[in-house]
Amino acid sequence: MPAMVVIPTIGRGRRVLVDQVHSIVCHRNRNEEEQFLVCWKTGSSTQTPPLSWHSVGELGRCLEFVQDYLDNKARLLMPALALLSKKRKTPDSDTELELRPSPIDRRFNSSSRTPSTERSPSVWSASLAIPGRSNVTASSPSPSIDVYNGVLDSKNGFIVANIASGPDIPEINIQNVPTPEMAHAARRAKTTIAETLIRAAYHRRLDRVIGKKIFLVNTIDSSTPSLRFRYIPEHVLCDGVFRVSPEAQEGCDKCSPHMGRGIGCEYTKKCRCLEYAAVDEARMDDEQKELYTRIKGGYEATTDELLSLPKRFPYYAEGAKRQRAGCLVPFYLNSRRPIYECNDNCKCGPNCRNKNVQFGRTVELEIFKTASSRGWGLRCRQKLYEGQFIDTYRGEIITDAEATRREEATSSKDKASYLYSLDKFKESEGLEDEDIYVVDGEYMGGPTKFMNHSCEPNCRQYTVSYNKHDPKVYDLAFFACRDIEKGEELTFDYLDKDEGEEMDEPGDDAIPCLCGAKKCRKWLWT
Ligand SMILES: C[S@@+](CC[C@H](N)C(=O)[O-])C[C@H]1O[C@@H](n2cnc3c(N)ncnc32)[C@H](O)[C@@H]1O
Repeated sequence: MPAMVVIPTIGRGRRVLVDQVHSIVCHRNRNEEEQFLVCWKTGSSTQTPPLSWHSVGELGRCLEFVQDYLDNKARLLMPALALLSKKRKTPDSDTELELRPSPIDRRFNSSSRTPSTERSPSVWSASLAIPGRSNVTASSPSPSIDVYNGVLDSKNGFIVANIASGPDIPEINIQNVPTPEMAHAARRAKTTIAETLIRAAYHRRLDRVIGKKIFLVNTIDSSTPSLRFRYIPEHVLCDGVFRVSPEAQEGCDKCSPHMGRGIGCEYTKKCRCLEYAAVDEARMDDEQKELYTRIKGGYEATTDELLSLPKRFPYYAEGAKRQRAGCLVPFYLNSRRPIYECNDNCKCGPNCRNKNVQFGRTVELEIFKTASSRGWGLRCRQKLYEGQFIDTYRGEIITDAEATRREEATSSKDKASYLYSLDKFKESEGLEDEDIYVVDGEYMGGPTKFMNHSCEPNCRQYTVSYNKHDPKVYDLAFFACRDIEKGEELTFDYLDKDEGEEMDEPGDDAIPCLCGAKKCRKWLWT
């Protein structure tokens, strides 16, 4: 009984089903149609996976595989082409490859890493290694590029792939696909329709994001950010990650929406959400100084004692200069002090001046392709004021062990990384490394995923907590650290070095910094 893979299709067209596709191996143009060679999954690793050509229209449900293929095209086709060029010199084989690197070649040569100061480059990229085949190498060319393993047929809305062999079934060794001829043809074949469909799919995804519109602009090349990315409004907690439940969240109970100026919380001494907020030492009297010294010496102060010390609300309240309302006050803006916002259990009401980041982004952003080999970047479509909130960095929250696993699963130092450690309270709470959670923004997150590093940045990232008793899960919020003109790229300092602080000597994994700032430290990280 020959092995068989049944590939369900959807509707009238033979739409391929995402979870049955393993990868795209090659492409070609036939009768003005862009076709891609799909490698299907099999039930077992010993079965030879079937291959079949499909028009790009049929691949609407798995465009991310087409995008993976286009992004990795140069690497996938290179070995086969190299062999072809040795055997048969053609005018456009080796010279064209060496002298004119495609955007894809450039992408592969450009450096990329994580915004976390803690972590090395990471995150697994969709592997295009075909099951049952160790590498894409070309040996004997196939008799024709039309030949593939298996027999594919459309029956009752299914594509049925017989992994069969017999005298009338031409066979090809999957180890040798793409054949040099396939690779050669692919090199010349256009992929414009596929690129257009991928771009349109990404636009549709952006249109579904809640809040102000996010735009996508690319005047540099035909690429689109990865479709393997889901826009999410808040963190997604993965296995082994726990947060203090919202019901157990303590709210402030002495505040009310209508105290004095009607701005919710008005007196720092009443707002219990500020219990652990930073003390404004400059405003302490002698008694407070004495208490504060004792606390720093290890004395466990009561909530009332902690609240008796001078604190500050993080944001300018309504009534301040129009462009300042809601912006961070200098006490927080010019420091790394964590921000404690009020929450749904507070008595201060929905319009409290101490609620901001939790309502999400209110500014229009634009993802754009940078002209300086830094991949995609982010800019704002309106003027921003110093201290204005932009958006949070969010994603899957994973354990430290899972972060390490994901880091180790990627071998390339040139791969962008999106891991960000939630280690703000590590020292103050005596947390061990393995207790720290990590945000992975590669596959899920928000537009801030595209914020690049600058040694002279215009944004800063701040810790924002809505639950003072949860030191492990909180928001990472970006604020403008100076006025930012409309259209200016939004950047932050991945290393957050203080002025004059030295960088380590660059090691093997060092990545050059391309921020172009006058005071550039030359390395993204060392
Ligand atoms: C969080 S991502 C930022 C978005 C990224 N440019 C993209 O296209 O997805 C971090 C990666 O961007 C690139 N990058 C950011 N800032 C850079 C800089 N100043 N110089 C060089 N590469 C940079 C690096 O590849 C880094 O690993």
